[in-house]
Amino acid sequence: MSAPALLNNAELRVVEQRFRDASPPLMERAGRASAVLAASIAGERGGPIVIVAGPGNNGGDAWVAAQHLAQSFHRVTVFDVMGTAPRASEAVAAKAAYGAGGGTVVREWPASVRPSLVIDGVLGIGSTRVPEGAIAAAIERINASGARVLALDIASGIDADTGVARGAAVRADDTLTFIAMKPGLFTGDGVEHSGVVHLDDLDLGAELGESRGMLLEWEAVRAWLEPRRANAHKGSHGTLGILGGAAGMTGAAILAGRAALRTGAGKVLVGLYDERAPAFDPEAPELMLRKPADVLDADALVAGPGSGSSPALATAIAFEKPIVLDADSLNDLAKNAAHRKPLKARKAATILTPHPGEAARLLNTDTKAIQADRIASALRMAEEFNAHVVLKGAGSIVAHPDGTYAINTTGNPGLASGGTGDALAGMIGAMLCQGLDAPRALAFAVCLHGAAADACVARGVGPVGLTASDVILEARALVNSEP
Ligand SMILES: NC(=O)C1=CN([C@@H]2O[C@H](COP(=O)(O)OP(=O)(O)OC[C@H]3O[C@@H](n4cnc5c(N)ncnc54)[C@H](OP(=O)(O)O)[C@@H]3O)[C@@H](O)[C@H]2O)[C@@H](O)CC1
Ligand SMILES: Nc1ncnc2c1ncn2[C@@H]1O[C@H](COP(=O)(O)OP(=O)(O)O)[C@@H](O)[C@H]1O
Ligand SMILES: [K+]
Repeated sequence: MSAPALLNNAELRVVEQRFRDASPPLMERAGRASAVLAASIAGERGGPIVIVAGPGNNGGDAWVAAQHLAQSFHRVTVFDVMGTAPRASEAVAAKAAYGAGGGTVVREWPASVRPSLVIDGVLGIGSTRVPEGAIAAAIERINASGARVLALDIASGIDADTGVARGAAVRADDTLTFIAMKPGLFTGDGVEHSGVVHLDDLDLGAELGESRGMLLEWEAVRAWLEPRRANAHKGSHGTLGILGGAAGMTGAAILAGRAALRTGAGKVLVGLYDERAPAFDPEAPELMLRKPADVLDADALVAGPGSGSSPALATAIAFEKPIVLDADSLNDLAKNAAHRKPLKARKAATILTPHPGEAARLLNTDTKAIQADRIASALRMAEEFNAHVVLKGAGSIVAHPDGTYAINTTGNPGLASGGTGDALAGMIGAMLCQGLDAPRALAFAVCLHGAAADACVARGVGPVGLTASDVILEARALVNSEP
């Protein structure tokens, strides 16, 4: 199973140009695919369909869908938001055919219709400004309809490149996206607004070529971790060192350690900065709790969980094998410019795991600016620190110094609780120990961590009250499960 490619607006425009004379035209294909999916959704429930058509080519798709749905005897009402003529000739033809067949067109929200399905064809990937006037009002009406909503290409009002809702934005139950997946469907506000995403590649899939972005889906990623060999021994799966756990924060380092053990690290040494730290972890006595100087005989190092103002960062930078910098080590890196040069010069891989607040400190900006373009922010950190980076939060972005990136599709708001980030850091360390290279170890762990949270929620453990410890145990079950 290969990972779906992500194309941004500029890349899609190139495709659109390449196939502008395609037969049948792309809009005809998109509108027909929309009608097929809409019919299958509406068919489950019966009842009328309201199609909301905007002024651009997204509206064009909606007109083509309306024509096909009406021809197949669905009860259709088109709400023509701006009342202007469609730009594309195939949309003009579809609108005419729909009208000639007696199709209903209204210029106000059809309040008397109780739709079983509303199709959102107001704005697509061409929308570049805050929705206003009749467009904004139409978006609000769609959201207030109470009906199931199918968005065409992307929920209107969501930026296809960044996932940001600029103002009013449709909340879709389903989105049928065309040609390729778009980043904005899967990160930021897009996560909340897209619903279930369906892809119709308009039969171009094989012709799209390489892209800089891809989606992380557990079913594809899980195969990266080789099954255990019958002759494996504890040395086969590496030793992870962890630096953290200053006074009052020992739990953070211990959670990272438990996560690493339970997702497959051979041995885990936890170096705690708290002088009065416990001698062992009664829940995971396999963890070797030591002084920080005594955990460096390891294959990989995680630094930062609860490390406070300790020298964890400097120790990690000097470590000659792969490192994961999390939490306090990231804050230390942001504060002390002297660390940047040696970090960038490291020969072994560096992984950074900032949440948006930490990212803002690393890039000397604010959280709002980070969230306004999560992909660009993650790529900038990857470049500036010569590191593999995960920018955490809904739709985590994994970015690499070579300019490629991925968006994670797993995880849920249950993860928004203290300690889940520590668990993630430990899982990344465990994957490094088990022989995945840094980009794969990072992407695998991010996807696993979210998939474990999803599996917890699927059995009623969370989202409310989901803990990092629940996620860790579920992650163990997942790495051992069959596809
Ligand atoms: N790529 C492809 O190959 C294919 C693309 N296809 C489809 O085309 C879609 C892209 O179409 P698109 O480029 O015409 O732009 P679209 O998203 O309809 O919206 C822009 C329009 O809205 C207007 N508008 C914007 N904001 C506004 C506001 N706040 N308030 C008021 N008006 C506002 C804006 O006006 P402007 O800002 O220019 O004044 C412009 O007129 C794409 O998502 C897919 O569905 C498919 O057919 C398959 C092949
Ligand atoms: N709404 C959400 N949807 C998906 N994942 C989330 C969401 N909120 C938080 N997460 C994930 O939870 C983890 C939180 O990490 P972090 O903020 O470092 O927490 P902590 O410092 O408490 O351990 C990250 O992996 C993040 O991606
Ligand atoms: K739309």
